[in-house]
Amino acid sequence: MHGEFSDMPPLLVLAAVPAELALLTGSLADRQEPLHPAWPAAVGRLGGQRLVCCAAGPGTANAAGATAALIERYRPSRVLILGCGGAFPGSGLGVGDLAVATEELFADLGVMAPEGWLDMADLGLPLATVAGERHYNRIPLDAALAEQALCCAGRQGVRAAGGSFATVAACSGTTARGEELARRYDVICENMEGAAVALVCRRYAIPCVEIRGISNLVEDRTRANWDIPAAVQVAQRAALSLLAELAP
Ligand SMILES: O=C(O)c1cccc(C(=O)CC[C@H]2O[C@@H](n3cnc4c(=O)[nH]cnc43)[C@H](O)[C@@H]2O)c1
Repeated sequence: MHGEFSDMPPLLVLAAVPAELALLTGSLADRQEPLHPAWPAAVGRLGGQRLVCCAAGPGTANAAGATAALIERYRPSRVLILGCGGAFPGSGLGVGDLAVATEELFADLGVMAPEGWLDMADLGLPLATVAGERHYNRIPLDAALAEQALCCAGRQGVRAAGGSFATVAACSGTTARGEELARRYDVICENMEGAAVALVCRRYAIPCVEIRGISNLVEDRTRANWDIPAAVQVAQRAALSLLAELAP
């Protein structure tokens, strides 16, 4: 490891599965895999900065655990969430397009009551209070980084959109459920981790950006229509372009 890089705060890149990081980890110079009992990460240099890359596993429990543990260990300056996701009806996105989050939502955290859906604000239960601000289901992301990611995608000629993302525990396997969530929260992309990473970053006051390639539409479950390889490629190519811009 070059001395000048070992002192620099790294950028933490989090994904659910290794395929969502393969292009990035394959591009790392001086790559090391320091032992960690729970969250093994690939550490190395890319375009003049240090990256810590971890495939933490699917779902919010893995995402929150890895984010907190790796922030404590590496003290990153920024966090990048990378992966694939489903495009909601009305988002205008298709398979192989790119989505950038302007905010994240815990979209199925609350109570399905006889009178209808009650979210965390209805229950009076903030997930976190940071600098006096209560965060219920909606978690902010870094606006400037999101804008920069969208500009990078535009320059690459990739079809991309920015908007709110929905993180769910129960994926929407029907068009009706997708329409319900899109109507309720005006979301463009469904995933299973983003809000958890965003919440932990908010608690640590670390800027966070989320980029997902669209692997599928949120519709009646049809696995034959999915393209995960195209989605992970488009997300990582956009990430590489953003990382090049962020290089010191
Ligand atoms: O088999 C299914 O019906 C099914 C439905 C949703 C997701 C999966 C996955 O295996 C992917 C999980 C993985 O990818 C992200 N992802 C991609 N598309 C979606 C989606 O439409 N809804 C929620 N998550 C999605 C997610 O972040 C996971 O990491 C299978």
